[in-house]
Amino acid sequence: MAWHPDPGPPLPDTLTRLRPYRYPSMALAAGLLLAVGVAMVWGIAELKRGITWVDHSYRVISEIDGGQVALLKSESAARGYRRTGAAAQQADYLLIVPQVLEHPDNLVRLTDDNPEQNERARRWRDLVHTRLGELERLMDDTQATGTADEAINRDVRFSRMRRASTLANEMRVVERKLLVQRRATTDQRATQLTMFVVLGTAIPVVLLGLLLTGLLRENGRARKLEREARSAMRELEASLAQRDRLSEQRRILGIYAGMLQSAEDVTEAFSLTVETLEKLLPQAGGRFYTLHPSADIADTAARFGTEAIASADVLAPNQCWALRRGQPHRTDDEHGHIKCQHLDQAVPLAGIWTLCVPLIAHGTSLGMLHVSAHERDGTANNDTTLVEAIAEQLSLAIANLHLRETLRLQSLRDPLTGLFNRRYLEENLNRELQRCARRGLPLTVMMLDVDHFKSFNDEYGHAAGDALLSQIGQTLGSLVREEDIACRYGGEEFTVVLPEAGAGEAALRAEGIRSEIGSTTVTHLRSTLGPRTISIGVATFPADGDTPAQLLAKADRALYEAKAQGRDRVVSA
Ligand SMILES: Nc1nc2c(ncn2[C@@H]2O[C@H](COP(=O)(O)OP(=O)(O)OP(=O)(O)O)[C@@H](O)[C@H]2O)c(=O)[nH]1
Repeated sequence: MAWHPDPGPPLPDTLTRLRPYRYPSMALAAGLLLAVGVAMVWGIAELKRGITWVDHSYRVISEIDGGQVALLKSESAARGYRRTGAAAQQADYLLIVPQVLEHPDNLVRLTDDNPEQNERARRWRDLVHTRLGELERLMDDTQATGTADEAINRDVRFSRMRRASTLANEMRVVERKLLVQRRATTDQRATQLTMFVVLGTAIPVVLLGLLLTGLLRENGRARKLEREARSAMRELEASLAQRDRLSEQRRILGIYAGMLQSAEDVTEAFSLTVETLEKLLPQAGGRFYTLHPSADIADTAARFGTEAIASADVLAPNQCWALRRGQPHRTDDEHGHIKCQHLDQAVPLAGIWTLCVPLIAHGTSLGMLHVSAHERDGTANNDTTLVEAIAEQLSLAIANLHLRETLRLQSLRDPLTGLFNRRYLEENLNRELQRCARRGLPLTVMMLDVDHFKSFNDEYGHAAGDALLSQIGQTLGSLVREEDIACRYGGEEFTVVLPEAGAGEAALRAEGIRSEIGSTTVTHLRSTLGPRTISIGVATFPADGDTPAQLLAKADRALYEAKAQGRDRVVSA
């Protein structure tokens, strides 16, 4: 299954359109920010220079104002001294003179950059110096003559003072104009710088904001795609693991089915199934029940794993929903908890998966397979399918084994007498003989023949003869031990093999058989027929031979001898 990542919601139009301009936009934003930085450095330097010029104008104006005030003060002090001759006035005058001289000097120096103003400042300085000289002379005259040239001096003085004042005002006006211009220039530059900085910052901020938004969205989409890819990878891994698990289960089931075909008997079939279930369902446990022929009780035939809930060793079919209904009965958190009576009633079924599957083949109920496990995520359905498949295979195998056993027994038994047939004798006599030979034990073969059976047949009919043979077979079967082999050798002739029985014991047993069969009658067509005597020939290993053929021949010869001696007797070889 190919995985196609979800492309996510489309980007908004603006961001989509901006995508090709991402790197140019970043370069533009960086360039603008750099330009803003450079502009700010340059603009601040320019502002500083402008402020310096504004400050310069203020200083020029201040020097003009200071010079004018100092000149007026000196004038006033000089005039006061001239009128009063007070030494304090003279001292004031002398104190103010340095300032009167300093301001024009400063002004000349400050207006170095402006030739016109500088020229005015120089003229103003000259006027101030001239006026100071006049004032000093006036003060000196006052000390000598008191009122000399006062009227003349007053006119000259006023005229000079007016010129100085006019010049100072002219300079102030010019400087104020310059001040206004410089402030306007500084303001304009500050405004331009502010606008440039605002625009130069805002544009990169907007660009970077858009880029950042796009980047965040793309990051979000990338993270989402990554999450989806991881989740798809996990699903893929889980599905691959599931596929591997299923294919391994199929492989195990295939091997199981193949081996089950070759199972010799039901016990082997159960043991194969136990092994397979323990491989397929290592977490589960359970057991197999087999129904008695009476079908009223089922016994535990085999167990596997560890049961999550205990089940009874023996149960009646009506204690199990599966046996009652003839179909699987499952309980778990999804399918409900209707509990079978053979399960431990004290244990709650919550969190436990149980499954009872009837073993049915060709419409015949053979038993039941019960499984239980603690529930795990998403495994119960698959486990149920597995158990049902195994139960089906096992049912068929058990039915086949039963059929095979029936056929085998039929092929080894004589249908008329129920005894083993001659083929069975030939297959087993040699084996028993070798076993006894290995262990140094004797073995006896008896040949039995019904006396004058032909006349019985002739007298009562062939069917009556069959009935008598059948009855003799049952009697003989009841007289031998489990390890003995009683078979119909052919016609009215029987053979009994007595492993580990010596000649003495065999003679006794033969006598008992002769006596018992010799008194056996049969009811046929409401008439009691018989009894008929029998003659027995006995041969014992090792004295009479050490091969089946030799022993059978010796026994047959002894039988012939018994017949010859008058029948109804036992003759040992
Ligand atoms: N009813 C019946 N008769 C059988 C069966 N097999 C063999 N016989 C008969 O058994 C008789 C055997 O007779 P014989 O072998 O002549 O010997 P006998 O009459 O038993 O006499 P002795 O063996 O000498 O005592 C024959 O008549 C067969 O037909 C059988 O399966 N059923």
